[in-house]
Amino acid sequence: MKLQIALDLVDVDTALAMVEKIADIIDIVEVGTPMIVKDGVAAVRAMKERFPQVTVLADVKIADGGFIESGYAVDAGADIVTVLAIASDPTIQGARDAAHQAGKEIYVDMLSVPDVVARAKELDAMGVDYIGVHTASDVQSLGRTPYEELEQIAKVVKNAKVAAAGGINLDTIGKVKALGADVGIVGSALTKAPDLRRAVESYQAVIKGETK
Ligand SMILES: O=C(CO)[C@H](O)[C@H](O)COP(=O)(O)O
Repeated sequence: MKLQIALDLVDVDTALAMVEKIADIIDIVEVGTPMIVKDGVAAVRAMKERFPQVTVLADVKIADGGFIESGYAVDAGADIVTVLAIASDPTIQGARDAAHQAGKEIYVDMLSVPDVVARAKELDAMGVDYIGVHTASDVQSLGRTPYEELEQIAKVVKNAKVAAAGGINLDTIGKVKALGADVGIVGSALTKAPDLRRAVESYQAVIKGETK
């Protein structure tokens, strides 16, 4: 399983300084939606220019205009672009096509999908690269988690890689792997860690089975 750090609620310079500490031990760096809303895809461009060897995900969460918006993200240097599963099929297909034409990948975020199993099957048939369950930060305080949905979609997705996000921490990253995720996404539990490099090392040790 790969480890993705979600860089939310930080400015570009802070994000670059954080990645400087972990570029050699993190698998995927997510330029988070708040940063992109604030600074545009310039935030993605800054990340990729500074760390060309790192896989950069642009969390643009496309809802419409799939081909155009996905194209903006890949032009800025994104290796992976996100689109919402609740968007229309033509939007998702357009976002997929723009990413694939550039040799990049498309990630579909299942945020607020009512029937994740049915939608995951449809998305898998569309040839997307990642399908990720996601408990929104605004509902995590209600006690919601992504684990049950992860378990459900991991059983039915045959082609795409499966991911999970939303409140994942060091106590639960092992469960995310055990439930079948190809990518575990960790935001605030990492970005708020007092020693980011040591924290990423701890997560990677659990993922590699060196510690529990
Ligand atoms: O995409 C996101 C919010 O839309 C976050 O990046 C994702 O939820 C992970 O963050 P956290 O681990 O803090 O929940």
